[in-house]
Amino acid sequence: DSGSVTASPRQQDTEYLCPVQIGSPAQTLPLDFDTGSSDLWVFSTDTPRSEVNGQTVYDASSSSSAKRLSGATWKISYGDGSSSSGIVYLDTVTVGGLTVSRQAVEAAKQVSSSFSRDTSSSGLLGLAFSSINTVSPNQQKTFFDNAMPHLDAPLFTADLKHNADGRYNFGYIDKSAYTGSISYTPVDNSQGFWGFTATVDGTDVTGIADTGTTLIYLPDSIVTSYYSQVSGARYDSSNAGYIFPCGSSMPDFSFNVGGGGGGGGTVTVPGSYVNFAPTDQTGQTCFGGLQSDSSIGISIFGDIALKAAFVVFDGGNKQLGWAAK
Ligand SMILES: O=C(NC1CCCCC1)N[C@H]1[C@H](O)[C@@H](N2CCCCC2)[C@@H]2OC[C@H]1O2
Repeated sequence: DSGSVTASPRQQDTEYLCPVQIGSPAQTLPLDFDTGSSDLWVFSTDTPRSEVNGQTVYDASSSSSAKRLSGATWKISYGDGSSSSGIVYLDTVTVGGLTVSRQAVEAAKQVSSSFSRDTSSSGLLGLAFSSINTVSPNQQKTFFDNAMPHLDAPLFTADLKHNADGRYNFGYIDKSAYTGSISYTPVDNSQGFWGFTATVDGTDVTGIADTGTTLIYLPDSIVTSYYSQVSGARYDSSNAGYIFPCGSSMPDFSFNVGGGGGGGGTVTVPGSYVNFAPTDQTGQTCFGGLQSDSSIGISIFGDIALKAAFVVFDGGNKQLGWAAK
């Protein structure tokens, strides 16, 4: 089997949403595919009306294939301080033509304000490792884990784009989607993430590939060195990050992956991607797409990096492949 689904950017590439069919007859919800978490959760008829703000909701009672997972609950909190929790159904889930018949669909009974405010997203589809799924007492598998044995190849690829529709493919590598060769590097999934090591200016950086995080968060030394090249750039405590004049031309940001014998491959993030967004309506000052990881405790290669590459999440061989495009 295989699947292929469009990933549409929202609000200046802040997130990427994909249509997912749930239940019988199909209910289509736009979900944020998140390689940094492992719960498939949705706004639902169980979500308080006061917390629903235009989102499409899942109604298990109108799906003939939905079965309540008796006694199961879930509760998740994310690095940005957002959170959600609720109950669990098993139902049929289809992504880009790829169907999993008994997928844990986690219906929200509570969502935090940032989710309520995000009118375009009906929830998340977690694509990290099932070891960090939050369903209790019996942990559930991700969509990818459930699909993997049926896939032509045990992998999925992410091809996110700046201000344009990209694509997630499951079970195959589309050779027309990238240029040159794919450089592979081992994955450390001991924390449940797609962990890997890249080299930036000769310095090894161990981080995670996270489609659910908008920006890149790297060690202070690397970030400070990058912004030292931009006149007027500074760390601004009120914005909690590096800012600079919006008219600045930003240097490209490159990192090397798979640097073994073969020299590996280089991913180059165009400077324009690092000029992420204005800090206010005046458009004078802009917020950087590259920020420090010092308040996080882990380095994160988020959408700013991922949209500069074609990325293979290889679950069978536990490796990450990176290619230019
Ligand atoms: O919390 C993180 N990442 C952390 C960012 C700070 C540094 C540590 C990692 N990712 C979340 C992301 O922010 C959410 N957000 C919703 C609104 C639109 C933008 C996306 C979305 O929900 C959960 C996940 O994806």
